[in-house]
Amino acid sequence: MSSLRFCFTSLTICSPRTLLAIPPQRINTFCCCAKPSRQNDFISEANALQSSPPSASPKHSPFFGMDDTLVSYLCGKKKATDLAHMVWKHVVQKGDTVLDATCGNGFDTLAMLNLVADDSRKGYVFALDIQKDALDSTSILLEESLNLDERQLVKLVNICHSKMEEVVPRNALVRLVAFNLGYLPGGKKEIITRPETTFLALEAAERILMPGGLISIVVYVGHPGGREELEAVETFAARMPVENWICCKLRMVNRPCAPVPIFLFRR
Ligand SMILES: C[S@@+](CC[C@H](N)C(=O)[O-])C[C@H]1O[C@@H](n2cnc3c(N)ncnc32)[C@H](O)[C@@H]1O
Repeated sequence: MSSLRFCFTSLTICSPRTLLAIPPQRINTFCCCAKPSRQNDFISEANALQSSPPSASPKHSPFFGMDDTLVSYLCGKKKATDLAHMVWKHVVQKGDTVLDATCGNGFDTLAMLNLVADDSRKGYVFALDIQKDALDSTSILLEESLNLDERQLVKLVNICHSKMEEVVPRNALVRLVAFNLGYLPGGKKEIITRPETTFLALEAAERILMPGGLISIVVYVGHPGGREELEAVETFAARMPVENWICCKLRMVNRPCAPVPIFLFRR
């Protein structure tokens, strides 16, 4: 990782107490701005001052084995959506139930289906979008890419993601809820995800997610309303109890318009 240090500018030095005023989920991003040696001191001191979050051996953490993935994203070799797909791969298992909260052109839905489908036919993908055009586009991609049996493992639903609980059976254990926010590429740019409904959808996702599951969000900040939506997602993530959730945001400090991947792991 040392070769990556050039990515981080030495911007902000603050005391551990100031760090404590920041929600724990934001400390990682924040500390990317500090010089590494001081950064470590601050993190240790801040950790000592606050009650320690439950620790797990690295092998049992959702980050185990993801070093290369993170490095290729930080070096610019992978996009935010590629990173999200790679993180899903570490969490999702064959036979799982997962939900694509913004299916758009279907690339995420297809990636999810490939993760959950096997001969057991237990895996299932719910894919939601408010635009009929998006569902049609997803449907075409799935028809081109999957066989008939695999296509039956995907349910496309024309509904707002804040209502996902109307779609998923009450007793279903959902391993992944994924959001790829913003507008439909190639579609109408005025139809975008909105902070209010995104927030409600995140609350619904929190309710349906199983322990060991993941809420994955890619937030776009380059269009009007994008930054407000990022704030809404951060507000949601920041209040997640540290005992039950590991929440992180990967923001490139010197690329302010780059999409922001945010991962909320339920312990
Ligand atoms: C960036 S695109 C998604 C890209 C998609 N995941 C893919 O792989 O192609 C965002 C999508 O969110 C949809 N959307 C906007 N508001 C929504 C809402 N409240 N509920 C569900 N989908 C919504 C848009 O119609 C658009 O298709």
